[in-house]
Amino acid sequence: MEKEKFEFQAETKQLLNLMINSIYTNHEIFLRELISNASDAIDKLRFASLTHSDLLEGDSEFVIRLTPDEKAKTLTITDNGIGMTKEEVIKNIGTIAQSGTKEFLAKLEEANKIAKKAEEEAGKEAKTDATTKDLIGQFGVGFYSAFMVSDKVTLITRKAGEKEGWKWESAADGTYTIEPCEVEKHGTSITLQLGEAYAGEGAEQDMTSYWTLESLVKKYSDYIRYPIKMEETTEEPARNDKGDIDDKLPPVKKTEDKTLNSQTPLWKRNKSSIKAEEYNEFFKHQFHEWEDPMWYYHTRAEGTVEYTALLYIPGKAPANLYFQEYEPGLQLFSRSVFIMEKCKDLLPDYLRFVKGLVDSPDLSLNISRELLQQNHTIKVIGRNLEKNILKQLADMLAKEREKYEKFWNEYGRSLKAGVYNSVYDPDTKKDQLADLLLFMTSKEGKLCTLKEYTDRMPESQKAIYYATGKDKEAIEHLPQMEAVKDKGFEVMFLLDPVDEFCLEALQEYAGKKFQSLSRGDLDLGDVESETSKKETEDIAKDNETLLKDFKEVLGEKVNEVKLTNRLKDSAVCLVAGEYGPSFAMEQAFAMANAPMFKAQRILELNPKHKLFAKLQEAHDQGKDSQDFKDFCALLFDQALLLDGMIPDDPAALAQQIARMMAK
Ligand SMILES: Nc1ncnc2c1ncn2[C@@H]1O[C@H](COP(=O)(O)OP(=O)(O)OP(=O)(O)O)[C@@H](O)[C@H]1O
Repeated sequence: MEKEKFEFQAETKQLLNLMINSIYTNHEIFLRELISNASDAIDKLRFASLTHSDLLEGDSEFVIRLTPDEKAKTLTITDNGIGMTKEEVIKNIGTIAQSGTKEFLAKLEEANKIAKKAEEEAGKEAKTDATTKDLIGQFGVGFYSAFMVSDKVTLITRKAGEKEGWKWESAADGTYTIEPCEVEKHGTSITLQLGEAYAGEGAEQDMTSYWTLESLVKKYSDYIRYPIKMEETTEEPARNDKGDIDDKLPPVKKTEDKTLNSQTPLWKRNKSSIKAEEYNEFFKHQFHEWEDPMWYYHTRAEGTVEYTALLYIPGKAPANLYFQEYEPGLQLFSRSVFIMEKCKDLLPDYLRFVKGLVDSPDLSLNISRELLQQNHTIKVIGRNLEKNILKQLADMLAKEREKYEKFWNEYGRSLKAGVYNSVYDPDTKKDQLADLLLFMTSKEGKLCTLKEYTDRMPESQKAIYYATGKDKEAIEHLPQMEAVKDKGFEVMFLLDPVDEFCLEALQEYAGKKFQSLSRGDLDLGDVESETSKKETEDIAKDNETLLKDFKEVLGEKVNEVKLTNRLKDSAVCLVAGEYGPSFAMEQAFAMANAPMFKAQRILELNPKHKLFAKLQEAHDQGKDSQDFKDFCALLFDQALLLDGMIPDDPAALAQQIARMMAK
């Protein structure tokens, strides 16, 4: 078969350009990336050989080998892993399938556009470089990082169990070639033709030097489970026949095969011997992450079930965390042998953001996915880990507030969803989760816990008040805030659509009920409120016909029109009925394609407002008079606007305003 030439996919070209132009400064990580790939490939073969031992072709001694060639200025990384077929080479190496990398490129483009625009506007030097570096820091680019140090990359591979081998080559000029070739052993070898700066004496970093390579392996890949080997050639002074050193004789060269890494899986080592950087490096290697985690937790248990777990919370929540395509789960091992990539039966769904691994000798290597859910060991480990994670988070909240708030901003939504889930799953640790919730409040504009809120509640306050809205400002301006603020009560701001569902599920905290400012009657629970409530009831009795006629004018738009004592300076507000969803919930349902869940709309009027007297005057002209109808419609639209909703018929609204103004 002839050599075939292919074009890289557009996105791959883009990525390659970035690599060649070496925008990213940390070039040495290419070795970690290639070693990781080699280790993954061996993992795959090791796993496949559990059921098909013939795939090993009699070679069960797994090894990753580095072969530098000083003269040729090349470095070859070889593994005896699973290898690739021609189709796999094209699919894996020629195209970018990873959604993360695509997302990276899209963001990069966007950042470049913004930077360019800013540069044009300010007439300053471009910030593009810095932005790009920041972004590259967030995403892994795997195999392509080889081009940061090489002018040409040659990959030779043969899939275990197949006869045909393949040679892939690219000088990163937008194309690559593939041709068949003889490959004796299954696996992959990647030869880098190193650039000027990376080989030979005087190089910025000589990637053909034993010392450089050894230190890079120690730094980034020490815990790789398979030996990373390299030949070391040393020179010893020659000795004469008597065994004495003789300077006149040429030195004796000695070549030894050395293993560069310690190979102990990090999680098997003693906690006290592991540095924070090692935990961080391991996280990036093992879970294909690019940034340091914000939290890690290493634990060993020796009870009825024995296990070691190493858990992490990534520094940033992935963009697709709440989408179906996101696959949560921990890696499973048994005595350091890999069983499964994503076991999602260990942790409850609300902890989907936790990454990590569990190694337990009590797990069978051949456990099937179907049986996992009922597996006793899995259940025990999962329950313990959930308990530990919640305890650790509570500790973080108590001792490292700033760190916890950062965590909350990334993952708070998951915990809220966990509380909501307690409606369906009584096993959910609702109370512990409630203690971990944070909300912005009207006091100080800071995040606060429910405990902090209830601890500082004045004696006279009977409920935990909250309001929903798109942002803090919108809530601050709600007419419903007036009376509560007047009393000096603190109000929790619910800015996320899931917030209200979460509080619904909790119902109360520390014996105090949650009370929405925009739902049902607002009982501020004090003597003053009682008196004013009575007064309002009396006025309502006197205006029974007016309220009935008002409702008639608005028709289906509202369920009820009534008087209220919850307003101070505003004339009107719209609230939802006590039972059934709130407006915010209605919107969330509509977004989730369930528009049948509608809130009851209750229009409340402030009888002490000047406009109420005007409304009475208009009503005196008759319930069918234009003035009364305009008044009703305008008050309703005002209430809608105050609640952040758009009136149905802006043209009618404009006419009504015009008629009123012309008076
Ligand atoms: N040494 C190898 N042996 C077998 N397959 C390999 C090897 N190196 C790369 N591959 C294949 O090529 C794919 C792409 O590799 P690449 O390093 O670009 O991304 P990745 O490993 O999937 O993700 P990451 O960005 O985390 O490294 C791998 O998923 C794997 O299927």
